[in-house]
Amino acid sequence: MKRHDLIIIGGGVGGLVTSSVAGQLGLDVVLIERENKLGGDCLHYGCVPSKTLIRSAEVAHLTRRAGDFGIQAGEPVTDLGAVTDRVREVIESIQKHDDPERFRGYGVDVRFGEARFTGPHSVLVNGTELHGRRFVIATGSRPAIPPVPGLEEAGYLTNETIFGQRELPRRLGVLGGGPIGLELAQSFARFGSQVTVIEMADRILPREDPEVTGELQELLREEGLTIHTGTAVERVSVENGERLLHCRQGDSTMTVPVDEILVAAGRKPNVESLDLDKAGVAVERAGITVDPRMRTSAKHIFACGDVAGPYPFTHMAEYQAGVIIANAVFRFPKKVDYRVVPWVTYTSPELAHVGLTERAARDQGLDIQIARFHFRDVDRALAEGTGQGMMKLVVHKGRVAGATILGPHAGELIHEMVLAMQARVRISTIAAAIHAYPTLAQVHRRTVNSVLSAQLFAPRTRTLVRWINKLLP
Ligand SMILES: Cc1cc2nc3c(=O)[nH]c(=O)nc-3n(C[C@H](O)[C@H](O)[C@H](O)COP(=O)(O)OP(=O)(O)OC[C@H]3O[C@@H](n4cnc5c(N)ncnc54)[C@H](O)[C@@H]3O)c2cc1C
Ligand SMILES: NC(=O)c1ccc[n+]([C@@H]2O[C@H](COP(=O)([O-])OP(=O)(O)OC[C@H]3O[C@@H](n4cnc5c(N)ncnc54)[C@H](O)[C@@H]3O)[C@@H](O)[C@H]2O)c1
Repeated sequence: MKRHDLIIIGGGVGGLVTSSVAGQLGLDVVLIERENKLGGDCLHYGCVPSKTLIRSAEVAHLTRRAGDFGIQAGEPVTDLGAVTDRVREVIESIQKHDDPERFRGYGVDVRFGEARFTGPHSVLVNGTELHGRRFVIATGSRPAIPPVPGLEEAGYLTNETIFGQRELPRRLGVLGGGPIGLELAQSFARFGSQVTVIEMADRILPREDPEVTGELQELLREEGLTIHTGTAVERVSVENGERLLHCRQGDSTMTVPVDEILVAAGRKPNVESLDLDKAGVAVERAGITVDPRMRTSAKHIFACGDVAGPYPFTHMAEYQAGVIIANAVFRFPKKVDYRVVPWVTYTSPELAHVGLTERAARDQGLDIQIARFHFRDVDRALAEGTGQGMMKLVVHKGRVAGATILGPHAGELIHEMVLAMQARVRISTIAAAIHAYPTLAQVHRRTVNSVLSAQLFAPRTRTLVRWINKLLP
């Protein structure tokens, strides 16, 4: 009986990173993917289509705002079919990197079919039983559909279907004010749909700092989105061809008529088809349980990415895959370190975050300083017409403990703070670094200086400066 070194289930980012590295290192690797293409959610139904769509929406928005820049242009007309074609083209050009032949060239045996465990060391795919010494489960997640009466009958879109739409809905109802809901809600509003977001929690993006989500919510409202927070959809009905969202907000009720519904109410791990009990792999509601070395309850089986959590991002699946390579291939006992994890919500303006929020730091009892700086005081942002938002910094013992940026290109800007945290750089070093003028990156120095200037201009320093200047010629 042939025993492969490593059998990897799932051809998304987690599975692709582990299989390409293990294959190139000479291990006997099998990669199993149930769709007929590699790339997973990120490439086909997630990051890539959403960011491509967002770019088209931005063009529509800029066209609408052209007058603000002294350029005459009419109201933009969205051809959603053409937008969808562009999304497809971008996916196809990136898909070339995920060509199965490329992986076969690394020595990986790529198989298409659904895998399920038949025992702790065996899986079944397309009727063939494969045996392995170690396994990686990287099967990702799918949309969680809330059990709202009438929703199934009314029909709805998810991230798996929305990027194939060719007709712009006149009215779009979005269930969920998380990253997926808001990125798509704003894009469709910019395309010209009337968009209503229904969020169950009392604010959008409940995991983010409330100071910046409040500002983002206001900006989205100014752009024409209707956002109902603290609101539950209790029932959906279809009357005269329109879908009606029957909602409750506290004691009051309302009905929102829409043409399409987008469900973006969270994710569910893809575990059901795996027969994990046959392999002795424990699973909870949030996903497969893993230890800090990404090992499941069966120590020769690893899991990474959305199926394991706790952070459902592409860069996290890639990071965790690296930890699995260390443990399963190099046999080095490496553990995950989640202290410096950035993430970005690609609304406009973008919202980027790393490390502790103010609330989390205070809950930990840390003696922190908070620094803020607004993009309305960043010259480049004004020149660009993007002076909304702010940077908020959590400083602990002279170092960055966390940062949140709501502003233009926040997803790019956050990485100076990522590096500062990773390298444990003092904020005085950030202040000392020359930042080119006029860049948006000046926001870092200016935010940090707002803490340091309090020390610089403190009475003690002023007295010292007076004495030095009296004593020295
Ligand atoms: C709309 C949207 C936008 C997003 N935007 C971003 C973003 O901007 N930035 C970011 O970092 N993250 C983003 N994400 C999240 C990101 O897509 C995921 O975190 C990432 O794809 C997780 O990678 P993965 O390898 O864990 O799973 P996936 O990429 O989902 O891959 C899992 C693969 O396993 C396969 N599979 C499942 N079960 C089986 C089985 N039994 N046998 C064989 N194969 C199986 C699936 O077909 C799939 O191809 C977004 C997600 C969505 C939905
Ligand atoms: N830019 C990015 O990195 C990016 C983009 C999209 C998605 N993602 C990842 O994918 C994950 C899933 O995104 P998501 O937005 O679907 O999930 P989410 O869990 O982040 O947000 C879902 C939102 O829906 C709300 N909700 C849940 N049930 C509801 C209901 N019945 N009615 C109304 N509101 C309801 C929740 O309160 C929550 O705010 C995210 O956690 C994120 O990490 C990342």
